[in-house]
Formats: sequence, C-alpha cells, structure tokens
Amino acid sequence: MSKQVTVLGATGSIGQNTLAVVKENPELFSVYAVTAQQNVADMVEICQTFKPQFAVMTDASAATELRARLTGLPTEVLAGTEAMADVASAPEVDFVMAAIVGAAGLLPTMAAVRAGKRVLLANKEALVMTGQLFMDAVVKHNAELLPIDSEHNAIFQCLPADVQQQLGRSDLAAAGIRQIMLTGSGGPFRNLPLDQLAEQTPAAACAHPNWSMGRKISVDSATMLNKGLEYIEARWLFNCQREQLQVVLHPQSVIHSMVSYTDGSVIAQLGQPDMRTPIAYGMSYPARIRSGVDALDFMSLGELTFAEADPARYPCLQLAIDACWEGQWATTTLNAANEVAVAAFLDGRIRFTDISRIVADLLAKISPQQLNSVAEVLSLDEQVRAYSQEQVEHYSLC
Ligand SMILES: NC(=O)C1=CN([C@@H]2O[C@H](COP(=O)(O)OP(=O)(O)OC[C@H]3O[C@@H](n4cnc5c(N)ncnc54)[C@H](OP(=O)(O)O)[C@@H]3O)[C@@H](O)[C@H]2O)C=CC1
Ligand SMILES: CC(=O)[C@@H](O)[C@H](O)COP(=O)(O)O
Ligand SMILES: [Mn+2]
Repeated sequence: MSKQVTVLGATGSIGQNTLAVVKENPELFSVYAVTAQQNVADMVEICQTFKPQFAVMTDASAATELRARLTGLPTEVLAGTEAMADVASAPEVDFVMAAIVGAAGLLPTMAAVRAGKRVLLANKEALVMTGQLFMDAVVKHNAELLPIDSEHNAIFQCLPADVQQQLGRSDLAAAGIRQIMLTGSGGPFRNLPLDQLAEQTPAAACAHPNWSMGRKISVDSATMLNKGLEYIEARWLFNCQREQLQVVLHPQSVIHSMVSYTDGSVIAQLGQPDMRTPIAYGMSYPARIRSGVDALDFMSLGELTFAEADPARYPCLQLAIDACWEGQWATTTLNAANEVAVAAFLDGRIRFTDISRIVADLLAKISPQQLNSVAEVLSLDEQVRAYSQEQVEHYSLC
C-alpha cells in the first residue's frame, strides 16, 4: 500500500522537491492533499499531475479560481487555515510535509502533530516560535518528528538509533556526544566589503551561492539569521546544552553538519546541496529510497574550508544565539521581528542592514515573559509584528 502524503506549502521550493520525490517513487507514495497561499497557476499543474483528494488555498478568491480551473478533476478545493489543519490531520494521511514558510505554518503543523502523524519538519519557524510546547506536543500525541532542514537532517543521520528514536529527550553526553556542529555557508555576502552591505538589493540577497530556495529563507541565509533559527531548532530537536552547539562556516555546503563524539570521532553527512536528499530520507526513514540526486563526485569537489562567522558581518546570528538561551519569549520575538523585517526588505522598504536593527530593537523592547500555550505565543507574535511595522516605518526608505 502506498503512503498518503499531505504537502503543506506544495508550491514552494520544499513542496516542489517533495513532489519530485513522490514522482521518483510512484509505487511508494500518493498525494492526499496539497496546500498553498495564492499561487493558483502552480496548484493547477500540481493537481493535474498528482490528482490529490484535496487542494487548499489560504486565500478564498484563489480557491474559487482554482476550483474553476480544476473542473473534471477529482480534487476538492477548500479555503482557509482550518481546512489546512484538517488535511494535515485527516485519518487517511500517513505523513505531512510541513513546508509553509514562516509563522503561517504553525497551526497546520501543530494539527499534524496533535493527530500523531509522521511530521517532516521543514518549517523551522514553527519550532522556533514554540520550542518546548512543540516538543511536548510531539511526545503527548505520539507523533513522529523527522527533521528536514538539511543540517538537522544531517545531524539526525549521524546520531545513534536510540537517540534518533528519543528525539529531543536524550542526554547527549550520556550518549557519548560531545558537540553538534551546524555548518553554514555564510550566504552571498560572505566576501563583500562590510561598507557595501547596506546597499544590497533583494535580488542579490536571494542569490544563494549553493542552494535554490524561497526568498525569505534566502535572505535569512544572507543575514545568517537562518543559522540562528537553525541553532534554536537544533537546541530543541536534539536537547542540546549551550556548550554542545556550535556554528561552523563552511562555504561549499558539502558537509551538511557534524556530530562530534567523546572518543574523538566526528561523524558528518555529505551530499549535493539538493533538498531532495533529506526529503527522501524523511519520507522513507529508516529505509533509503531514490531521490533523483546524483552521488558526490569527490574527484571534482575541490577544497572544503571552515571558518568562524564574523559577528560584525552577521549580527543576527549572535542575536539568535542569545535569544535561544533567554527564553521562549525571546525566540518568538526574534522570529516575528525578522519575518516583518525580511518582508519589508524584499518590498524595497528598508535596507539589508536594517533587518538586524529591527530584530535587535524588538528584543530590547519586549519584556521577558512566560509563554504557557500556543495561544500565548500567537498573541506575542501579533504584538511583535505590530511594533516591528512601526520600526519598518522608522527605517523606511520611502
Ligand atoms: N527551500 C529550502 O531549501 C529550505 C527551506 N526550509 C524551510 O522550509 C519552509 C519553506 O521554505 P521554501 O520552500 O523555501 O519557501 P517558499 O517561499 O518557496 O514556499 C513557501 C510555501 O508556503 C506557502 N505559503 C506562504 N505563505 C503562506 C500562508 N500565509 N499560508 C499558507 N501558505 C503559505 C506558499 O504558497 P504560495 O506559493 O501560494 O505563496 C508556498 O507554498 C521555510 O520554513 C524554510 O525555512 C528549510 C530548509 C531548506
Ligand atoms: C538547504 C537548507 O537547509 C538551508 O537552510 C541552507 O542551510 C541555507 O544555507 P545557509 O547555510 O547559507 O544558511
Ligand atoms: Mn538549513
């Protein structure tokens, strides 16, 4: 029997790569539902190819347009966030790819967790926003969480089986693990003179040297706030203490991350910078399947280099690391402020260097507070977005 998959964020970079892995293994998977915000053209093509039972659009008018363009197909078109949660938690679904970008992914992803699904987590913002609440929900509802973010998927692959199976609950030191090393490319501005950072355009920031990704995560890679989000993500996924987590600059993105053991061994996962590999791993775990990605050719690799990230070039990285150990309010604040700032930068309203200023401003403005539920997280998220918009006005170029 083939596994039924719901793809949240099917029109995005991760969504399309997930569908490519489905296509590579038609005997193993079928698509139950796909979701998007408003990209009707890609949804038409996806529905014609994969014939899912449901297609959900956040936007009601986009849903109406999609419905009109799918006449004759078996796909039922729905609208809204609640419908996304429904197709993520339906009893027929074997696993859910959580690949909506940003906070918008939290509720449908949580719905999949609460329904006890296998959840393939690409949407790192959901975990950054909710941390312990998310990990507790995984345990409470007996969900199976598999990291898809390339670094976390790499780390997962380098862990002992018992640590994999107790994800987020093992004592790393007791398992013989000294440190988890997250690699990061440094993005497109790694070698740019610092005084040119302010004038960089959205197109330049989105031109990642190694990976082809959506626009928001591409800007996050350029500021290295992506690595900051990943640091927080790793803290929760692998139950790390501060001294057990390190970021290593590795411009080639060939080593996707490493685990250092007490006996001096370091286990790394290597591969092409192609998300079909971690996605296929998550879809078939613990077996291995075809992903369509070629093996690394070591004879033509060239040199692999490593360095420390320069805090003057990447202030967002340290903001995120500090927020990680401050508390949930800080990582929720960091994420919301960053989402607003990145959207404003992509709209041409603020400079590249204003992103870190807005994140720092918000972390200084918001008072430390306990967040005891997803509702409280969402309330703080909303408050931070409102203040961040004010800061966007303050730095605005127009
Ligand atoms: N791309 C990559 O290689 C990697 C991505 N990730 C993470 O995966 C997630 C997705 O990234 P990526 O695929 O690059 O992003 P994209 O921007 O390419 O795609 C985002 C997807 O989310 C949908 N979406 C956007 N806003 C909403 C909303 N408000 N409600 C519902 N759906 C929405 C989009 O729909 P529409 O097309 O209609 O706008 C689209 O399907 C992010 O969290 C990212 O950090 C992690 C590791 C690697
Ligand atoms: C593919 C993936 O997982 C991205 O998160 C990637 O890590 C971005 O590259 P950076 O290392 O530049 O952040
Ligand atoms: Mn990553």
